[in-house]
Amino acid sequence: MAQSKEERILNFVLQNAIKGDPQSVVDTIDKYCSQKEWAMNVGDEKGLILDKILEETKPSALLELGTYCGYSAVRIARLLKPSACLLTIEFNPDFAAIAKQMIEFAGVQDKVKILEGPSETIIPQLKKKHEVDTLDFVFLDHWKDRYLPDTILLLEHGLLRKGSVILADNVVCPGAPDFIKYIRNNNSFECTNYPSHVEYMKVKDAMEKAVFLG
Ligand SMILES: O=C(NCCCCc1cc2cnccc2s1)c1cc(-c2ccc(F)cc2)cc(O)c1O
Ligand SMILES: [Mg+2]
Repeated sequence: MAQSKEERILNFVLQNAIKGDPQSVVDTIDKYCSQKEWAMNVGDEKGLILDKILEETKPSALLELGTYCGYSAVRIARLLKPSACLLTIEFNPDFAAIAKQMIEFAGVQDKVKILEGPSETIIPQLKKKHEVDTLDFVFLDHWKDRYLPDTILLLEHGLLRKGSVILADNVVCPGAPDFIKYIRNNNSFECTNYPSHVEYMKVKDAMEKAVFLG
């Protein structure tokens, strides 16, 4: 069976990164995806914006929508305190299997839990099935037309509290116009835009931070 791009990325990490060193896993994926095959990781440029917002927020309970190969899960987990926990939802079982191996190789498996399935099914289960109280940080990086409905789901299920931070990737390219229109016009959110570029490209992109005011 021919290897998938995601398998090639994982194998490159297994052969070139340092086991148990999340920074080397992040750097190795960036090297492969900038030099060999483009892939939809948040990447090094937007990754630095993500790092800075995480260091400011110091979250304990985190949710990521869109795991893919686990690049941002490893990038996030490497900055978390030992007691913190990142739940990451992935729709595609093949990607989830790759991400699991990536996260274990990086040595951050104790801080990351992969949940497989569609976000609209899993979000309503987070409190009862996954023992979540409220979320300190949410990273939106899944289907761009799910950013708005899933943000509303998070609100409806009482998963956000005063000060919860939502960070959305790709609000310029591919874009999430309905999410941006809603969140910037909702007085319960304080929004900040972070201009950047599509990972490994010169194409303009941006991330949007929205702090829930309660
Ligand atoms: O589509 C993107 N990411 C979403 C994959 C969604 C799969 C999932 C759905 C789903 C549903 N429920 C739960 C979990 C999940 S995961 C994406 C695309 C580009 C891009 C592509 C072409 C291009 F020319 C320029 C940019 C860049 C990016 O950074 C991206 O993130
Ligand atoms: Mg993205």
